[in-house]
Amino acid sequence: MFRWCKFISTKTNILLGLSHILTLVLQELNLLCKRDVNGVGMLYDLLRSHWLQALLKIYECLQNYLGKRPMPVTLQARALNREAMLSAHDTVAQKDFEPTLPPLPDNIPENEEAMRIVCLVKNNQPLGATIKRHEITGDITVARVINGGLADRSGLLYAGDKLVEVNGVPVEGLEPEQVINILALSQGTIMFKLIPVSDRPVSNQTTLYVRAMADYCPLQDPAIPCADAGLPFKKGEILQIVDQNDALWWQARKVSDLSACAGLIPSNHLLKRKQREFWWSQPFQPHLCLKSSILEEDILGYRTSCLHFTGFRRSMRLCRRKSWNNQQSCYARCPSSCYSALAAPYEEVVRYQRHPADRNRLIVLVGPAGVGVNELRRRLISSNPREFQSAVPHTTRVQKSYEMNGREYHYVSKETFENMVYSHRMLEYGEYKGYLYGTSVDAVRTVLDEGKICVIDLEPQGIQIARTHELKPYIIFIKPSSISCMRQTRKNARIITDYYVNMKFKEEDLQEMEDSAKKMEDQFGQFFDQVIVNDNLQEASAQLLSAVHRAQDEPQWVPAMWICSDTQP
Ligand SMILES: Nc1ncnc2c1ncn2[C@@H]1O[C@H](COP(=O)(O)OP(=O)(O)OP(=O)(O)O)[C@@H](O)[C@H]1O
Repeated sequence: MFRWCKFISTKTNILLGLSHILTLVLQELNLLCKRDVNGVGMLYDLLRSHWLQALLKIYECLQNYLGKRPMPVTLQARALNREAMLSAHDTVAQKDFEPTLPPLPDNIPENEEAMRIVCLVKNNQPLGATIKRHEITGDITVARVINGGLADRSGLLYAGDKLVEVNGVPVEGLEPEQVINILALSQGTIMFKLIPVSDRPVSNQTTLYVRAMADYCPLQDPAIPCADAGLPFKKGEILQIVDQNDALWWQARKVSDLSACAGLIPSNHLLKRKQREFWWSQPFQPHLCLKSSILEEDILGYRTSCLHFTGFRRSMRLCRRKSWNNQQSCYARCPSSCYSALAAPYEEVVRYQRHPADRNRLIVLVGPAGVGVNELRRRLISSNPREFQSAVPHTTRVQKSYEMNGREYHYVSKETFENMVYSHRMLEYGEYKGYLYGTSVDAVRTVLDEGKICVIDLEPQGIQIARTHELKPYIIFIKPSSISCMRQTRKNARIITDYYVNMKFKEEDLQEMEDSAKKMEDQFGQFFDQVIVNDNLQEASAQLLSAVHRAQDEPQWVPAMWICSDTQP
């Protein structure tokens, strides 16, 4: 060893080259190896290794680089990397880094429950979980974890977990409200000590979309387990149901805001019960339209350049109005269907896009008398009679000399008409001056079969009859603007009453229109696919045209039974 050091120290001039030095060292070592000196063999192998050779070469290159211009060192570096990395890997792999744990004590009881510490950081958002007290044991447990909420996203809390401590405070013996108080007062990190639920429910929920058929306000519902976690909704809104594990309280979010955390809504069963109680406490109140009396029938069908527009007949409109006032005909003949619609709190819906080869969807306009339903419909049809058409109504009255069967009306016998009613082929019908008038499914089908878009107006009670797999109606509610606006816009407008053909709007007509519209929305708003406020006539007409095209060309939410089964109504 002494000889080497001396040798090296005398040759430290770097210009001689480290490789050269190494060669000399190896020669020396080779001699020692032959003499079988202890440990020299290993040192000899080490110094002869390729990676050391490569390292020295790089070192030399770098020295040269410092003195001269840069030289490529890639090849040498590659050699170094591969060998060095493998060597480092082997060294690390052979080491044991596991901490040494102390042995378990012998006296642990076999039924000891595993405790878990869960820390959640609460930053101005609710925890997204509700708690309850077990009726028998008195334990405070997690009742539900709200889908998409803080607790759910953490993946650390589950329904059924038993709380032991919250922020170091033992919860045993506390009321749920007291625990909620601790949580409400906590800022930042909340620490739960809990015993995890033993059999965590496996989530096999399928997402369901429904149309709400009733309004719901959690803050006014004393039965909801946690009003703050409730999801308020209005009839007609589309909800995405994400959890139905609880028979009474489901979790849902609105499709208009799918990024929001879910909220609690009453289950189908629960809402049905609530709704039934409400329904029986609210007797049916028909809206009062203009009072009926006798009048000569008159044709109000508009004629433009020899085109006959059907379905605008005055007697038909008056008879419909009478039916609405008297709660006869349509309403009387379908109490069960109207009731069942109101009794079904949620209607399952799916996204439907009409195939271009399919028949057009029926367009149904609904609105209070005088709001402008016929004006808007007439304008739509006149804008393109090849595309839009109304359905020709049926009547039992005698055909007049200037009329043509199938143009103004389909003239049928009373017996035929009644047969059509009994076989559910009438969308709506009524009696006026001893004659029956009605709009039939056949008349609508005739228009649709011609590839046209059929546009009809119905009293709201007729909506349920029209809502079939075959017709797939798109319901547009024509809503009056405010009375003050109508005073301006309806200055020159004329209404049809039973007394006068063209009468100016009186103040009470406007008021009645507003009241009637409100009642229609209250009772049938869930069926409206679109609401158009008829303030400015041009704008309302344009909105109607685009809504009608949207109904045919864009995906819409429709009852699932229209799509899922060909045999369903
Ligand atoms: N936005 C509007 N601005 C001004 N006038 C309007 C507007 N909408 C409708 N009108 C006029 O109001 C009157 C009543 O309209 P329309 O006959 O269409 O009512 P309706 O809803 O069909 O009711 P009914 O079936 O009882 O006649 C018509 O003179 C119509 O031109």
